[in-house]
Amino acid sequence: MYSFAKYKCIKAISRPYMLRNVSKVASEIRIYEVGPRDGLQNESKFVPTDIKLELINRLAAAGIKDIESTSFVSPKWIKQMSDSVDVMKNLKRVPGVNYPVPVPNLKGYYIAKECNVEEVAIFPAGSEGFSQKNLNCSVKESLQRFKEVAVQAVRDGLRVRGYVSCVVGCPYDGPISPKVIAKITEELLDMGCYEVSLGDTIGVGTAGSIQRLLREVLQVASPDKLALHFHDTYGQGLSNLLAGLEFGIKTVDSSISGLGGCPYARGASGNLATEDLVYFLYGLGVNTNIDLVQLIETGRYISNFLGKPTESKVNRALGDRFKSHNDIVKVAACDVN
Ligand SMILES: CC(C)(COP(=O)([O-])OP(=O)([O-])OC[C@H]1O[C@@H](n2cnc3c(N)ncnc32)[C@H](O)[C@@H]1OP(=O)([O-])[O-])[C@@H](O)C(=O)NCCC(=O)NCCSC(=O)C[C@@](C)(O)CC(=O)[O-]
Repeated sequence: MYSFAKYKCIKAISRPYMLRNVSKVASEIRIYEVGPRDGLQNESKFVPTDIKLELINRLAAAGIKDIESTSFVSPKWIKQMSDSVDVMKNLKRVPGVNYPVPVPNLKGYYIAKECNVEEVAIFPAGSEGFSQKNLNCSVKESLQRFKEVAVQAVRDGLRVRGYVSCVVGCPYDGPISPKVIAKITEELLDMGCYEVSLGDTIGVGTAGSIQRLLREVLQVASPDKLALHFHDTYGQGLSNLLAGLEFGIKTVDSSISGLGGCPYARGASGNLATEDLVYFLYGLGVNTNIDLVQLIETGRYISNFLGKPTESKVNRALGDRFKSHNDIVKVAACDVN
């Protein structure tokens, strides 16, 4: 478990966090949906391929343009993703929708390429402990492996996205220095990643630690090269997000119904829920072109299948009260009119 004992002291934050300035939030935010991959990978009950395909189709129908659909990892490590070939081969691809997939090595890359993927993601960790558990190698070895993937993918004309996991804290090593994350981010961009998603894998970040992280990472990457990937374990997802958006970052990862978690990060809860994110953005006056009613129905579809309540507060709160997307947007936007 994440050890607070590793903090020698809690330093006073010299610059208090200001939530009032939302003027730097971009007018358009790209939502990168990770539900079918990050959301499902931790589910113990195997989700049949046709349910996964239906979920992806519903997300696309709701207006999501980037849907991380599966991953080409070792089935010995993550059984839930063992049908990745079937998922990608049977996907009804909607024009204008991107269906990226994470790959841990060249083996996964070549299988994914056979399935005509257009974008792959590589995912080193910010900590040694998590790298060993998640990838069975050191951070340095993983970067070498991922570089081989990135170089080959760029050569083949595919887009490559980078992730860094455990950007604030690691379940095995404790707090992580922002300088370490900046260094890995820089390496991923140098390898050819078009953007790097900063993953607070166990959700220990706060607006303050995210600010400190971004001040460091923005020394090596411009805001348009970064994405934010928050798990909501401590209920800090949306405040962390606002902290990040104020730096001008325009891409946010989220998961339908708040599904998610990593098998190698025990205790980590789901990702920031896509329904909560879309509602939040409408409240800021950011139009996402995503239909919240369809999104809410999609969240219920997958939660019902999994037999558990949705983790999205917006989904729970709005429930059946609103039949029209515009009605929901009016509720979300009441504070800006
Ligand atoms: C990296 C490895 C492969 C090393 O695993 P390993 O056991 O060291 O690898 P290996 O090369 O020794 O191979 C072992 C066996 O797996 C096979 N294998 C090997 N690779 C593949 C592949 N790609 N596809 C299919 N099969 C594969 C390989 O062929 C072999 O099969 P055998 O010869 O024994 O029959 C493994 O540790 C792995 O797959 N790890 C991925 C774990 C994972 O998916 N974690 C979750 C994603 S990361 C995450 O969720 C965080 C993120 C990104 O969301 C950000 C955040 O939340 O903050």
